[in-house]
Formats: sequence, structure tokens, C-alpha cells
Amino acid sequence: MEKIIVRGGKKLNGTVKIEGAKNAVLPVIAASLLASDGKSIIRDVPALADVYTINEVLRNLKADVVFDNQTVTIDATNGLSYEAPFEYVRKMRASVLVMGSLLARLGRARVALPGGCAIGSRPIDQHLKGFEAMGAIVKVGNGFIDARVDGKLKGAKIYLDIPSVGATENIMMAATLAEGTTIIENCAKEPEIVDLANYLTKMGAIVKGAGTEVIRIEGVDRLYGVEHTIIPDRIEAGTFITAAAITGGNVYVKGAVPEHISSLIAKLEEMGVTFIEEKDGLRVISPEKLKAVDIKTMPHPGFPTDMQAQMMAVLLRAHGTSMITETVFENRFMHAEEFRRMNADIKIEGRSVIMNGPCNLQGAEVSATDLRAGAALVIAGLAAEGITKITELHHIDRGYVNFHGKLASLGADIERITEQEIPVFETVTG
Ligand SMILES: CC(=O)N[C@H]1[C@@H](OP(=O)(O)OP(=O)(O)OC[C@H]2O[C@@H](n3ccc(=O)[nH]c3=O)[C@H](O)[C@@H]2O)O[C@H](CO)[C@@H](O)[C@@H]1O
Ligand SMILES: C=C(OP(=O)(O)O)C(=O)O
Repeated sequence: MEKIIVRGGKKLNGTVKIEGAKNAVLPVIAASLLASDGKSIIRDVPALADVYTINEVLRNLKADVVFDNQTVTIDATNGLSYEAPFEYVRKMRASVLVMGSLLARLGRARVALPGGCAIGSRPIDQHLKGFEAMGAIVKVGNGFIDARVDGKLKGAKIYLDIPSVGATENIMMAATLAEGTTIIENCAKEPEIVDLANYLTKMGAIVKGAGTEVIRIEGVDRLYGVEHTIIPDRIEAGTFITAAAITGGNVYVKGAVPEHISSLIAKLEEMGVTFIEEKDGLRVISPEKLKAVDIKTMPHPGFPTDMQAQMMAVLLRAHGTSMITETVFENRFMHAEEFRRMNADIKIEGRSVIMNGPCNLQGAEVSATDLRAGAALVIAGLAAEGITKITELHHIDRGYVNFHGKLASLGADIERITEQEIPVFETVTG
């Protein structure tokens, strides 16, 4: 079994370079299915498990996909098929993002129904509501969502009940080739939405308002393959910022875009961390003593849920009582139980977690329950006494390239090993 082994107590120092954003590249690759003319060339693509999965989804749909040297080249001009099977959707929920493009391009999409996951039930009703408003007939059965439209999708006015990132992206993609105008109200405003809009615009789409609460899309007849460079990963940047903060370190996070992480910067400044904007990134200088703060996760520009677990690790070391309230996902506190195994004074009350710090974190064997939980346990390990062993690394590999290696280059005492599993025998008595 693979494990990350951390020996806590080292201050991080040096420079870390941020990769292209996982949550931007997945919809951009899905949007490449819209190009009926020419190749799409996507640069600064991180070598993540999720990227390999979405590439496999596209290959399964009969697109030609080459991933080499941080560049994905896609030719989706001919012979596309419309079905994404369960084996991909099970590995990665974001596979449902191919639905909008397939519906717009082929008039049909059949995608396995994603199940729940460790952080919540994560329905996709808002995606489907959008497709239906645009004239698609959507049927759910036998574990699949089957959406069809006779002729072209029609532009519509769609109000999202929740500013869902995935629904906004899926509807944006569907609307690019629809007849007429689509208006998405109460849409998501994340930087990844803006990156997708920029990509679609380069492809020939007419998209206005990305980054605000209302996006307006005028349908066009066809879209073209273009070149695009993915924005830096604000969650990877935030993760290294929290790693620097918990160790009292001084780290230059190359590629961090301060406007993409302003809520995180604001909360860490309240805790006593100093930030200096430099040429291509952000320097983080952490004090010896951190102050407790309260945090509530919200859709962008609020505090990102994808940074909640990592911030929880840091708050365990802050002086005083802190509270984190999770409003985006209903069940994203699995890491809290693992932190308890590391001697954290932590209490879960409904959608909030209360921590009394500073906790004397102790190394323990813990398990990554989801992607950010895994990163947070590694971060807690950096500040714990003794050895922390983290298992279930496939979660971490979904979203971080060489996580342990980058931390080691900053001075952390960390390695990734394959440990022989000790067989457990049943004791036969009587
Ligand atoms: C690949 C990707 O970009 N993933 C990100 C994306 O996920 P994802 O796009 O899945 O997240 P959403 O913004 O859609 O989900 C936000 C909330 O809305 C709910 N919901 C969503 C859609 C829907 O049709 N009905 C519904 O009820 C979800 O269950 C969740 O409680 O945004 C999340 C919220 O910032 C991030 O944590 C994920 O890292
Ligand atoms: C929850 C996340 O991703 P996904 O939506 O792909 O599960 C994440 O990136 O933290």
C-alpha cells in the first residue's frame, strides 16, 4: 500500500510552482468536443489522475486525444459518439461535463448517473433543468441520463436555484451552438467559469457576463479548435499557502493569482500571516503564533469549500477557539474525525466544526477520505509531533501533481513509499 510519511516540525522555505487548474482544465477539455473544425490545443495541463480520466472519456467518445508535455491536443471533428459509461463517471464526477457539448453537437448525450460521494450527495438536477429548458427530453433510467433533442437546442432563460459551478459550465457549453440567446441567472462566478468563457469565445462562441451573476450566450452555427493556456490552480496555490502558514514558513508561491484567492488571503491575514505580491506570484510569511478565526464556506468570491479542510488543519494550531461552517456541501467534514486521531480538540455541531487551539498535534496513521481531506492531513502532519502516515493516496493524486515532492523541495521531511501490507489472519478459536 502506498503511503505518504511526514515527520513534522520543519519550517517550509523556498519557491513552489503552481500547475494549471484541475477545475478549469476539465470543462475546457469537455468544451473541446464542440469544435467541429480544427484541433484544440490546451497548454499548462497538469498531469493529474482526473485529467487522464477526462481524456479517456473523450477517447471513448471517439475523439483523438494526445497528452504530452503538459499539452493536450484534441481532434473531435469526426465520428463522435454520445455515451460516457459508468466506469469513468464513477472515477470522476466531472465526466458529466461532456453532456452539454454532446447535446449541442450531436443532439444526444447518454451519460452514466453519478452517485453520491464522500463530501455529499451532489445531485445534477440543475444541469438537467437547464437542458430541458433548452428543449431537450431528459430521461433517467438504468443508471443513465439520456438527453435528446430533435434538431438544435433552443436558447432559454434559466435561473439556477444554486450557483452550481458544474451546471453553469454544462449549460454554457450547450448554449454555444443553440438557436438564439441563453441567459443563465444566479450562475457561478468562479475564475474557472471565466476561463471556460474565454476559451469558448476564442472558439467562436458569443459569451458575455462570465464572472458575474448573469451569463448571456448567443448561439452560433459552429465552433473551431483553438489554442488556450489554463489558469493557475488557485486551490493548489491555497494549499501550499496553508502549508507555509502552519509551519511558520516563508514561501514564494509562483503562479498564485491574488484576485482568485482574496477570501483565503483575508482570513489568513486576520490570523497574522503576511502576504507580499511579487512579480509572478505571492510570498507568504507566517508568524510563530497564529490567531483563531471563524470561517464560512460560500460560492465564489466567498471562502472556497475546496480550501476548508486545509484551513481546518491550520486553525488547529491557532491560539483560541475557531469555528468553520460548511454551507456548500452537506457532508464535508470527514477529515475532522481523522484530525481527532492526531489529538485535535475538535467538535462537529451540524454544519459547523469548533476547534480549541493550539492543539498539540501528534503523528498518527490516517486516511485520506477525499481529495482536499488528504491534502489537509499532510498539512497537519507537517506541524505534528512524530510521524504521520497518510493512506488512500489516489484521492490526493486526483488533484495534486507530485504533492510530497513539492513539499520536500520546500524543506519538509516527507516521502512517499510503498509499504508491504501485513496480512490479517482470522483467529480460529474453539
Ligand atoms: C470539477 C469541479 O470544478 N469541481 C468543483 C465544483 O464541483 P461541482 O460543479 O460539482 O459543484 P457545484 O457548484 O455544482 O455544487 C455546489 C452545491 O450545489 C449542489 N448542486 C449542484 C448541482 C445541481 O444540479 N444540484 C445541486 O444541488 C451540490 O450538491 C453542492 O451542494 O464546484 C465545487 C464548489 O465550489 C467544488 O468543490 C469542486 O471542486
Ligand atoms: C471536490 C473537488 O473536486 P470534484 O468536484 O472533482 O470532486 C475538489 O477539487 O476539491
